[in-house]
Amino acid sequence: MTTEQLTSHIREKQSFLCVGLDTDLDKIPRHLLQEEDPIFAFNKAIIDATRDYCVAYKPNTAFYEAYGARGWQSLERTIGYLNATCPEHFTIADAKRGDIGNTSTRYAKAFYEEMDFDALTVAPYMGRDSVEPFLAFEDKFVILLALTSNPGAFDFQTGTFGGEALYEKVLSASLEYAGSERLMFVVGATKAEYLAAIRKRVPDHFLLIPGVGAQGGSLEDVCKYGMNGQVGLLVNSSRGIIYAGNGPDFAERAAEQAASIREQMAKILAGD
Ligand SMILES: O=c1ccn([C@@H]2O[C@H](COP(=O)(O)O)[C@@H](O)[C@H]2O)c(=O)[nH]1
Repeated sequence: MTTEQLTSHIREKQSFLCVGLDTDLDKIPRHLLQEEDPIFAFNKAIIDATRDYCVAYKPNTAFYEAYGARGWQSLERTIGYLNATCPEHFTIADAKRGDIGNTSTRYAKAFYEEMDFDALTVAPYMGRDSVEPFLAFEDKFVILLALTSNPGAFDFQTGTFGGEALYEKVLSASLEYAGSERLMFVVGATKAEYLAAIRKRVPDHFLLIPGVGAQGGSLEDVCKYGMNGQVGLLVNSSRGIIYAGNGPDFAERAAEQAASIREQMAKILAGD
């Protein structure tokens, strides 16, 4: 997928919602536990119910890796289902990878080739040679952690490094990487007050914004400070959507939540 295709999908849907598939066997409705693959059964129902209201899906791989080989199979089934039934949706593996070059290439092969995700979250800590191998995969995106939504973001990311905050250094340095036109950046919705300055540094790149819903970030503030002329945002909500209900109607409850966020987004895009 290209940035232009993602932007035109956002315009068409009037939504820049990313639904997070953080599927936890302790939280899904009990009746699904009888299914052969309860995680996939849950995800399939959520995808079918929410696809009209969102433009992206983001499984966080921790929720799959936690179940070993079975969980990995559920993740493979989920990305297979997404690519087969809604290929226009942008798919993000939230795995926060990054290592020495040859290892990064193997991670990239796993998520971009074996599973065919559009994008992967990557930690920038190991520097240029750990990120560029991901960017070498054509038509695939790297979503680099810049300023994360958690309280611990203030431990290192806002500390200064050569006159800049570390997250600012991540933004400016990574724009020099080969393939940087396929970079996106993670900025937490809980850090919306930083977004205007971040936009000045990266006016054209997409920002993936987790932290609305369960973590308390404000969609209005994120849009006010983080949008660019092309929208340029993917706003993620995981628990707030997928666990909106816990009974037989869980997928309808999730759809209602996703529809309500999409409605707010459509109003914002219309300038209301
Ligand atoms: O800074 C970050 C980076 C990633 N995440 C991930 O996004 C979702 C958020 O889930 P909610 O249930 O909507 O809070 C989850 O997968 C996180 O690991 C983040 O929250 N913040």
